[in-house]
Amino acid sequence: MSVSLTRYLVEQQRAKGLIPSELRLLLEVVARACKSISHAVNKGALGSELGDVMGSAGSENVQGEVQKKLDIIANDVLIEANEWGGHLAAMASEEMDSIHVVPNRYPQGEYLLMFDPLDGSSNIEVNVSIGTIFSVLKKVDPSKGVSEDDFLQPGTQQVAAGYCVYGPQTTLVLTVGDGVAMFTLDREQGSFVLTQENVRIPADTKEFAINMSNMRHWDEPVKRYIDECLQGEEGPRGKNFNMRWIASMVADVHRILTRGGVFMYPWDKREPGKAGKLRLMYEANPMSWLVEQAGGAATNGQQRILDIQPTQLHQRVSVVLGSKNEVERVTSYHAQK
Ligand SMILES: O=P(O)(O)OC[C@H]1O[C@](O)(COP(=O)(O)O)[C@@H](O)[C@@H]1O
Ligand SMILES: [Mg+2]
Ligand SMILES: [Mg+2]
Repeated sequence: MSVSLTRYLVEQQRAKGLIPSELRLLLEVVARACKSISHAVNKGALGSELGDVMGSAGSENVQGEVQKKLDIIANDVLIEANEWGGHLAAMASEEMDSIHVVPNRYPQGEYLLMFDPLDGSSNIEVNVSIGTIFSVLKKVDPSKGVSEDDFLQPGTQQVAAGYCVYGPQTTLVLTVGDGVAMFTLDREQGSFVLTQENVRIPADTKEFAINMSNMRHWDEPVKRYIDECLQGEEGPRGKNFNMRWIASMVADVHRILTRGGVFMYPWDKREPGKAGKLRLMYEANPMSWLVEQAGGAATNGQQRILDIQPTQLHQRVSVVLGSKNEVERVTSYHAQK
């Protein structure tokens, strides 16, 4: 008998006392929002009740990136769905400069939701997998009003993390601290159905993912690691490696959760003042917790990403994650630098 997302979460709540009902209800609201976004993505240029999702919105976000229409549509869907749900104090998003406090006309909850509403924006128009990434924290002091400082907690404080990938299938991947589970959207039933539990990432792999076109800008430890992979069985690694790069973090990480591999978006000299391209709070932290919960590892080259103390809502970080032994090797090369 198929197990729906709701049933899975209820069992986590009842059988294991892992998640309070408030958090379960919040995750169900996020899943419903992802279902609407998936529907719009699936319709593509045909347009949907969410409007025309293709092309640029012509505006810029706090990162200085030109926003796509779908970045904004997905952001609005998540805000609207979660605002009145009654489980949140506030939200933060890649597409919003500052936090969005839930208006007083709605019941206030004690959870904080952060999201990358549409990940892999450069792939929207070319029909390649994209997704939504989310992370949930709790307010530091429930008795006080909410502020941006409440969000600046290390990734170890997450109470839930996940992503939804909009590809040939729409798949929701989730952890509440008891391993990683995957749910596939059954479009006929209109609900997410459990398709895999206790996801495990193999410790070793022969597959790396990095944007090779940035090689000349990389730091020595990254160059050394990739060089050795490219030398294959004739080189110090004694085995051949394959390369993949989808340029949608959700899709690259989904592949790694499915069959292993190492994903890297390291610091590089193009913008030396930036720690990396990807964002700590709503890309790296949720993905790192999922990877660790599946037996993998995630560092910024120097330290465990989940231990990083955030100082800004939109801060960036260098990312090395996936199969444990490869992540440890890359990290050790940084230590030897
Ligand atoms: O275009 P590049 O340099 O390969 O970067 C691709 C990376 O940028 C991202 O698209 C950034 O995320 P957004 O699309 O949410 O801005 C990641 O999904 C992906 O891993
Ligand atoms: Mg992203
Ligand atoms: Mg995005």
